[in-house]
Amino acid sequence: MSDRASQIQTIFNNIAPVYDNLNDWLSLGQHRVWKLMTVQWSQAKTGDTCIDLCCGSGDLTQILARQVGKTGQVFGVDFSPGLLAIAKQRHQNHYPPQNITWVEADVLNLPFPENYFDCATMGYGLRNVTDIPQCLDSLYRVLKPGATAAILDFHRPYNPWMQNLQQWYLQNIVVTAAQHFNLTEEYAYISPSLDKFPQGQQQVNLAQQAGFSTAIHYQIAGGIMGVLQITK
Ligand SMILES: C/C(=C\Cc1cc(O)c2ccccc2c1O)CCC[C@H](C)CCC[C@H](C)CCCC(C)C
Ligand SMILES: C[S@@+](CC[C@H](N)C(=O)[O-])C[C@H]1O[C@@H](n2cnc3c(N)ncnc32)[C@H](O)[C@@H]1O
Repeated sequence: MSDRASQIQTIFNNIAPVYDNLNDWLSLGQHRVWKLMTVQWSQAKTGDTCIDLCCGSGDLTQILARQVGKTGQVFGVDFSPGLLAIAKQRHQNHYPPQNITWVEADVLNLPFPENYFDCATMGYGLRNVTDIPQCLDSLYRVLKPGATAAILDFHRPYNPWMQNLQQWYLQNIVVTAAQHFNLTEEYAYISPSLDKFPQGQQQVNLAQQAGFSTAIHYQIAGGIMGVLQITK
């Protein structure tokens, strides 16, 4: 693994104990709605075999598992042992039981056969991987022809007012909240990572270059978030 990838892994291991609570507070619970929308856009259906890339503490994975039902199967993949431990614990306590397998792996080299999955989701992962084209190639390989993936992440709004507001919120509210947990640097990383992240149309272009036959980017929450929907 590259030095950059291990730095990212360390960030997520460090924030694991507070990650879920801070997401609820900072988004006023909205991240749950955005994750529900992502599962809808992935077109997951009963009985499907699906993958949730960069699953973290596993809340999107669980929404996906609910959608595919007990005849379906979901794999949650992440390289942070800290967040995966929380995902496993939450899964163990879930009733009714859900058909989820947790896999500690790098999404740039997914350890699954070609053409294996009916659908995929990814929440706040694509901006954090060290090589977006490689991640899209890796995802493309494991999806069945015709399968759809939905990728949720932050997005820089085109409206300058919204952009300033988003920047202010990330630099002041988010970082100030994180200071209380000694996680200033970890949360201060979100804003520069978003500056480097491709905008909607650029994401569409990258998906097409990876071979996806259709790619649409939807802006949500006033353009501060986005979902890239891609079909193999
Ligand atoms: C779901 C959220 C964060 C996920 C997340 C993603 C990352 O890449 C991280 C990297 C490093 C550390 C932590 C994370 C991380 O937690 C929470 C999203 C909260 C947002 C700041 C969205 C806030 C929306 C508000 C409801 C409305 C604010 C409007 C704004 C002023 C335009
Ligand atoms: C912001 S968290 C998102 C977690 C969860 N999907 C969510 O929506 O809350 C980003 C996740 O991406 C994971 N990640 C980043 N790069 C990765 C890689 N190359 N392979 C596997 N996981 C990776 C991190 O460990 C972290 O759990």
